Amino acid sequence: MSFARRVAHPPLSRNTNGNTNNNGTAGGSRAPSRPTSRSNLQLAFINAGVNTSGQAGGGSNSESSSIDDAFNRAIAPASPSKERTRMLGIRSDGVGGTHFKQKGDEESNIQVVVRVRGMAPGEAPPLQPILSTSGPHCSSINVAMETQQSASSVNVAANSVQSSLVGDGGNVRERSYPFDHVFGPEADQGMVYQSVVGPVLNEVMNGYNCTVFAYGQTGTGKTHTMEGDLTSQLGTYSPEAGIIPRTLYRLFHTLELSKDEYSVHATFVELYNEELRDLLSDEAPQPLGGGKDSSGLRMYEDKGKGVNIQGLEDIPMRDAEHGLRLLRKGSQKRHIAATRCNESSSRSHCVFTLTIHIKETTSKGEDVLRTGKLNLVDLAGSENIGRSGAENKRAREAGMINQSLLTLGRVINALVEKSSHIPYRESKLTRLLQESLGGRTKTCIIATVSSERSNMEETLSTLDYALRAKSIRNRPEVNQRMTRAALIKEYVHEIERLKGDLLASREKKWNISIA
Ligand SMILES: Nc1ncnc2c1ncn2[C@@H]1O[C@H](COP(=O)(O)OP(=O)(O)OP(=O)(O)O)[C@@H](O)[C@H]1O
Repeated sequence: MSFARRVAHPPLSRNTNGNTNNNGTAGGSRAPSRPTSRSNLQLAFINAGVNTSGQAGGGSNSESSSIDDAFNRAIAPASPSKERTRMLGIRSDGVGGTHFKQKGDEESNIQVVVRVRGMAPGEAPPLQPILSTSGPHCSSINVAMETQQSASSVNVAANSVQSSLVGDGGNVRERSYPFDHVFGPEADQGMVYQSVVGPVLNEVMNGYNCTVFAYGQTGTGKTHTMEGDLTSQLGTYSPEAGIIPRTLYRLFHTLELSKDEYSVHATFVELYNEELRDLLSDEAPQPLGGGKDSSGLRMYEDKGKGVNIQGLEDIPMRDAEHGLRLLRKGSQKRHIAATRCNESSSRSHCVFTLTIHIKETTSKGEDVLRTGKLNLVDLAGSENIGRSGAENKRAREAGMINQSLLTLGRVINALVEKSSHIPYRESKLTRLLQESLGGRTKTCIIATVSSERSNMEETLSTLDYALRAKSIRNRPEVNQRMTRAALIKEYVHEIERLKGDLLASREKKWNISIA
């Protein structure tokens, strides 16, 4: 999955040992103009003397200094404030989306972990719990449920969940669910972050695209796991903060400690009733047609580079605190409603994406950019409409949610069965997750389950779903480092594409007005 819709240049930051000024301008004395109707990139090219008809060196400077300047500008300046530009600059889809295999990039199963919902402060324990823990760190959890005619039980250990169904005749049907890790209800937010995202973040900084997504029944703690408490306390995240805020703080902490120059951008998009919405945009959605959603966003397949969203704001981040503010702002705009199962139930799927560029110098002294991307996905919950009490609008939402999750299930099945056709195109959700399921991304699924007896059916269904997903094989590939020459070529190509788009839309308007 990639959300190519770039936008501003990544702000280049440097640690205190570096020479970069506070603007983030790398070694250059000219700060770039803030974009108005033109993109940062065009301005960078014009300022650097690169004409946008495709020739570098169109100004009075020598060609090499123009290119140097363009390169520095492209990775350097960025006001931390929101900047909306056309899809230019270093794209979010991993520097043009070119990947390559490096040693150790073997095909591998996606990781699947299970989290059993814990109790919120002041919340009464489940009336009829089917789970009980055997140790403080959830190395083993036993689940037992008596039914009228039969007994069934589920055992949850550190890395497996077992269920046994005792039939009327006393026959025991056992099913074992091996997972990469199981978090019992006592597992706190820090434990989940450490085990799941700690290693993933290193991969991202090494230039891979990674995805972590939460899947499960409504009310089982997906948003709690991914976002949790989004307030900041004493300059850091709250103890109840989930994966995304913790990732922001850990990421910036690590980057600041390194000697490298870097930039971090974020996008935040929701998929509500099969319509995309930019959660970081201040613009009101408008009906546009032409395959675009009311927000003006358009999902398209960039050949060999994955699925991109055109029109998405890609915001340069100053620091973790700034990132947390963006996250809060986007999160507040998300479609949420009270249902019988969850008083703040997310009615949309949403994806928060961090794109990280790190500048490195090769042994030949050439500057290149290493790019990694982390998609953090909070899916809407699967919902039994009868039990959630959803009616009218809520029921339609739930229908759409269930429909897209069903398609996700079909994609998972097709991948596991190695079908020749994978129905990614049947829903926007599966298109969004295309690179993460069976693609070049390193992926981890967090399946959330409830320990309530009344949710047994959904719990077992989630476990089945997650177990199937565990057999999916991805082929992770590192994003290609980009040299300045390649970067310039990419920009020129992008400008040509945008010119074509502009011409086509002018011609369309002209044809409409004379018709
Ligand atoms: N591990 C946990 N510990 C404490 N409270 C939790 C935990 N998991 C979830 N909760 C609480 O349960 C409630 C529902 O959780 P949440 O909204 O995260 O569920 P969800 O799976 O995202 O649901 P939906 O699909 O309806 O959006 C929230 O009040 C949340 O704080």
